Amino acid sequence: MSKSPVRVAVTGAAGQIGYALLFRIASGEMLGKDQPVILQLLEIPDEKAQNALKGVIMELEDCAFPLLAGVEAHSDPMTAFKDTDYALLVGARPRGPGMERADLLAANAQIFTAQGKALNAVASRNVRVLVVGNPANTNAYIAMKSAPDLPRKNFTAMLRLDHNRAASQIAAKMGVAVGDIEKLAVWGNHSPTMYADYRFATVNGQSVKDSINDHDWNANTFLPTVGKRGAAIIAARGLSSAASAANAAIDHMRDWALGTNGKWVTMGVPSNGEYGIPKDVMFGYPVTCEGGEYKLVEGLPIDAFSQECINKTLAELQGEQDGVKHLL
Ligand SMILES: NC(=O)C1=CN([C@@H]2O[C@H](COP(=O)(O)OP(=O)(O)OC[C@H]3O[C@@H](n4cnc5c(N)ncnc54)[C@H](O)[C@@H]3O)[C@@H](O)[C@H]2O)C=CC1
Ligand SMILES: O=C([O-])CC(=O)C(=O)O
Repeated sequence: MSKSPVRVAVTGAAGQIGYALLFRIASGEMLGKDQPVILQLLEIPDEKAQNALKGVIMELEDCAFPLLAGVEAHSDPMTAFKDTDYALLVGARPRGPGMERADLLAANAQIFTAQGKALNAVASRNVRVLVVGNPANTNAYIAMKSAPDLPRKNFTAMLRLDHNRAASQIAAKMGVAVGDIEKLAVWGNHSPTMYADYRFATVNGQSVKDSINDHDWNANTFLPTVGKRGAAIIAARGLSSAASAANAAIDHMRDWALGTNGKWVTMGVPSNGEYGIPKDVMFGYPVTCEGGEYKLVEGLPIDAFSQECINKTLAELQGEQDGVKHLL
């Protein structure tokens, strides 16, 4: 018997990530090739944005995706999020050349308070939320805090792009296939302070750390390259990463919904105190997924260098959280 459609809300649907994302959701790459979807697309109530959204919808229609059971255009989160099972919160103000994420905090806090409240009011009681719009961790924290009737654990932030970037750098350094890398972790904030940690990683059972055996490369090449990759792409393209961000969003949601078969992936999730991170901080952790739920990988040893990196990214996140306290 064919499955009944699920509702997927996407905000910022006429933006550049939206354009790289929607067609893949509609083709079944996110929730499976047997899962029909209804897209509930949100854009700002502005004529240009709504017109652009109309154009994107025309193209979605013209793809004749068998799994696309409906597409709706919205300008109000209260209708866009109605009964939604999945919500990808992409819409936000993107960072331009020279801007840091902190500059975006205030502008975006308003957006995510309103959207959290709308999810709380009208979404499915088990809606799974992924925040992509930057600063992603803090925006996810704001949305979670604005939705007290929904499960905290269902609010997540996107660290998967950092995870994929780290995997790709390691594969290039070692001359191995990126798909063979297991047990990679990215801790903390989606920002240059993130800590991509390959101490536990393996390639075909062999330790990545032992193979690379170069602390200087780790601290002075690998971590800055992964951390500043977004800025490097903005400098090169004049626009922020879109296709790779959309790809990471697909990876995040697919793994959450369909499972990882024991493979570690990175998700930004609200802490319950694991690894000494205060409760509720939206922190990148290694997780595995099964049966539609994620589970933190616990009990990993944290050495002095790693602790220092984790403290730094945590301090940044707590600073961001303090900056929005008065809005919550
Ligand atoms: N977490 C991550 O790894 C990454 C996050 N990003 C972030 O994703 C966000 C989107 O990036 P792009 O698609 O490149 O930007 P974009 O500017 O091309 O598109 C954003 C869209 O969101 C819409 N929008 C703005 N406020 C909205 C609201 N309140 N409700 C609904 N729609 C709204 C805009 O009208 C625009 O169409 C940015 O914040 C960017 O920094 C980008 C790459 C990676
Ligand atoms: O850096 C940015 O503004 C976009 C982003 O989050 C990334 O590419 O990681």
